[in-house]
Amino acid sequence: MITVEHLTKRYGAFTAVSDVSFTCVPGTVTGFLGPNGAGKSTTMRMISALTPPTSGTTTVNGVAFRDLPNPGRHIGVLLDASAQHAGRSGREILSLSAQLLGVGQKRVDAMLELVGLAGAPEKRRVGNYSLGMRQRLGLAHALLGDPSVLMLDEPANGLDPEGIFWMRGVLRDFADRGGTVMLSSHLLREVEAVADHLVVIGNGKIVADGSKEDLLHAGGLYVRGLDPATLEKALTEAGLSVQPTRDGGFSVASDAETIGRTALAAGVVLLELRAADSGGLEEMFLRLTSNHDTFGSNPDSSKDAA
Ligand SMILES: Nc1ncnc2c1ncn2[C@@H]1O[C@H](COP(=O)(O)OP(=O)(O)OP(=O)(O)O)[C@@H](O)[C@H]1O
Repeated sequence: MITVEHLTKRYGAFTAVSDVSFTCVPGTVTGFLGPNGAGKSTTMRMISALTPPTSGTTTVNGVAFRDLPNPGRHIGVLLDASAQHAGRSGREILSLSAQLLGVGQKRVDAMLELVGLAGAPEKRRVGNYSLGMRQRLGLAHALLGDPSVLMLDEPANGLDPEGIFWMRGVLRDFADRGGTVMLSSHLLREVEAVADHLVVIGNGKIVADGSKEDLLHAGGLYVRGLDPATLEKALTEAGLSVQPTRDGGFSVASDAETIGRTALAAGVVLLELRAADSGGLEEMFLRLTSNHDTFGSNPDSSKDAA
């Protein structure tokens, strides 16, 4: 479990993270979404005690990170896959950490196997690894202490489509066995397939927080009829909120029965009536974040003010 309460980080006059609160609960994958510069990494650095907050608190399984005895046994963290010593081999890096964590070499073997680096790749220097291989090593490193919580910053960076699919499987499996997963991304599609809970951040502020289902539902239903103009008129006259989509259909904030009956009464043949698909979530994501400038241009500040 990760709990974040009223977390704020200021650099001089610039507010990178502003009064952020959310929780990531066991058995779920939380996607932490936001455009570049939204404050995702800063939040994760505060959760893992790498950056001190200006105000607010964070806990992992109810305990502040810095008070955790042997934190790697509770939370596996992957913030920067390239932060490992470039001159050491993948196996050496995991073996050294295993000693610190107090786990045996068998765990190192198992993690190398899990992430597909067992054999020749484990003996190569990390400086010669591709970014995708570093992400795999970073995941092995995060899992090494057999933690109950995983926190990963943009773990899909550098992975090929097969690697992304594989990573999703590992994270889903971890959560299905009762673990807590928090992963960040600036791409909705990347987390949509694996997350059950979404927290969206824009310009340091939380702009949406809910189950993926609820946020999808917030996109309403999608309806398309043979006579779009008559359909739109009927739905609007029924007092429903109707948003035209690019393909001649409409997003409607209502239930299927109401929309179906309204169309029937207007004599419009329906061609489609279904939950708005992820396009609705994508539009919501773009809409939610579009008003929030990226790269640190707070209206009241400049990031250079640190
Ligand atoms: N040490 C620092 N001093 C000043 N500003 C900083 C510092 N660290 C981060 N920032 C600023 O805080 C804002 C949030 O940065 P952060 O790295 O948390 O964003 P992010 O959501 O992780 O973005 P990305 O997807 O690009 O990694 C940015 O505007 C960044 O420039």
